[in-house]
Amino acid sequence: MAKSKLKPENNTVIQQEGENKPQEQVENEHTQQEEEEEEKNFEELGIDPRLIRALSKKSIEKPTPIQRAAIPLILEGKDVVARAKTGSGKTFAYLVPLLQKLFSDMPSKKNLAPTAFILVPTRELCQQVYSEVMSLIELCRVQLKVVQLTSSMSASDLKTALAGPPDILVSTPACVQKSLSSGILLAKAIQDSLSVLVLDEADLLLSYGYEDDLKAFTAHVPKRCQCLLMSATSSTDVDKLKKLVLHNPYILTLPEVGDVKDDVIPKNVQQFYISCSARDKLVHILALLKLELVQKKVLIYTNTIDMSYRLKLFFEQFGIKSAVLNAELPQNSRLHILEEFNAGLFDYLIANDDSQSTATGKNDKENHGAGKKSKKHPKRKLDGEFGVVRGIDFKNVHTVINYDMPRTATGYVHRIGRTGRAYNTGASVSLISSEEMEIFEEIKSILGENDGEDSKFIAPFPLLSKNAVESLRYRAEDVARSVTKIAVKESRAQDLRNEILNSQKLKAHFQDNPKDLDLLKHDIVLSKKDPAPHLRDVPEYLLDPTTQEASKIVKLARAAMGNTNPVRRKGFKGKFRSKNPLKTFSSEGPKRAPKAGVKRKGKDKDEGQRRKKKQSI
Ligand SMILES: Nc1ncnc2c1ncn2[C@@H]1O[C@H](COP(=O)(O)OP(=O)(O)OP(=O)(O)O)[C@@H](O)[C@H]1O
Repeated sequence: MAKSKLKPENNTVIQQEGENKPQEQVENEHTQQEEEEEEKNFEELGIDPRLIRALSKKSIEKPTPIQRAAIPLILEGKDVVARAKTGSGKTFAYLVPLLQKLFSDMPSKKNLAPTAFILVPTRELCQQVYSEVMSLIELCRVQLKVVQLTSSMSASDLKTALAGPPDILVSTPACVQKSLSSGILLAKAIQDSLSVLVLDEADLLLSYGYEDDLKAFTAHVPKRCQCLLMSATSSTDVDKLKKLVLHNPYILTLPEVGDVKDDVIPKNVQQFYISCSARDKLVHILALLKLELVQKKVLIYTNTIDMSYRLKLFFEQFGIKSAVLNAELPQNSRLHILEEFNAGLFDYLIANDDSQSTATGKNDKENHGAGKKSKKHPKRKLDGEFGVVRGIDFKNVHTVINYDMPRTATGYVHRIGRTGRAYNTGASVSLISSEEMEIFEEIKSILGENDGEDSKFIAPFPLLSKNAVESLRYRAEDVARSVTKIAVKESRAQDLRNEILNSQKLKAHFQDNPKDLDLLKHDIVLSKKDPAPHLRDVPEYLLDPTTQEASKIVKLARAAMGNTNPVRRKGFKGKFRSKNPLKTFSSEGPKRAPKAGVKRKGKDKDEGQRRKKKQSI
């Protein structure tokens, strides 16, 4: 191994397959100080100035550890397996060097097939990767043709997309196989043209049922083709794929991808839990959102589609606007909901990541791969996952709430990985009922903790006091009663009708007028009943002073963070950490007694408030 080129940075372990050195030895070859000195920027990694400018326009100024490790190797033409935790920047780790290669080595005009294939497991990811490539290319002002293929495309659409041919193809393996078997893509053309193959979210590709498609496709991948395999976890499926397509690859492992303790959870996500009965979850989540005890944007996970709509209807009565995202909605709508949420058009998204509850019954790998996978790998923990969780880059999500606990520990890791991405910080709050204690213990055990022990990693949520919950109980229970099963069923059907209409009728129009998409709203009110005006705002008298203070602190923290990426403001991160309200605040109230006068005032006001509350409820 050429040591000068392969120094591990930020504890990244770099090994070439077949190399005998134990990992610890490779890790220990370099001290922390050496690593800090080696924190190269994009320029020092040899990145084209056009790409550096493009990244900078996206507020990306310095490479993440996996990017620092992978980019030079990929530029050198090596096969690479990159394993790094979720949200660590793996997409640019391969996209940036791939584009740079295509810039400097413009694909031959004689090519009859794309020069680079990027294969991903879901349509959502296809769209996401496609958008990232397109925006980089546009910002660099370089002429490269990129297309995405999805299984819903007709043969003539596929033909049109592949005519040219494009330089980069983003697709699922099933769709490539469809194009191959229908003669739209020719095996010989792939053998002659393909130079780079990327398998993104590699740990999911096989479990989504693409094994046969991949085997058929890789038979045509020429030996000289550079293969890159990106994955958030290590698994036997990744090893299988590695054997299928890579030749003597460099294996980059960020320590976070170990299989125990803090290694699996992004370190910049603070994890909290609230223990309550299943019935009380509604009043707890209402308190979290309505009293602004969590920072926006908020991504809320449920395990069933009905529960998502129940929550949406419940929130609507309190003037909280939210959108629902699930596998049942048409693809165009799903992508658009994601776009709007990422663009900040609404603050609360209720996502359902359980393929078991999608109830469409279609055998569509791109949408329902997880369902298919469960037949093949009945014991795999990823079984319950659906395409809107893994790999999807939700932008600026500050809080993930597990309204329902995920069914697997792996599901938990990936859900909370939707916040705290790259250099950002985030928090997760899990509402845990007694029926969900088993999965909570399982999650704790993957973090390396023993059964029944208090968790060192997942702390009780400190900002929500019993008083605050009780102050909202009457209203919450009253509204909850009005959100009946029939109301949920009707609004689910209504939403589906709306979205199908949006999706089909407007598709052609939006292709010509993309800006009109902004007019399409996904967070529209579904309740038939108008929300009662008195439920919109929580009157001050319902709030105890501790909760008011907690809410103020959360708002201040949010304001202090502003809209900019903290990484861009030097020294900010450290400051924020030390003042992080979630670390220092407790709903039990401040330890130090407030000044006498202040206390009296608070107490008097409190009593007055209680009197008023009695009168009004
Ligand atoms: N060097 C960087 N500095 C700051 N932000 C970055 C950097 N690189 C990537 N990002 C941002 O970090 C977020 C996460 O990146 P990305 O989606 O590539 O992560 P990932 O490792 O692929 O995660 P997952 O395994 O969940 O797919 C994205 O919003 C991306 O724009």
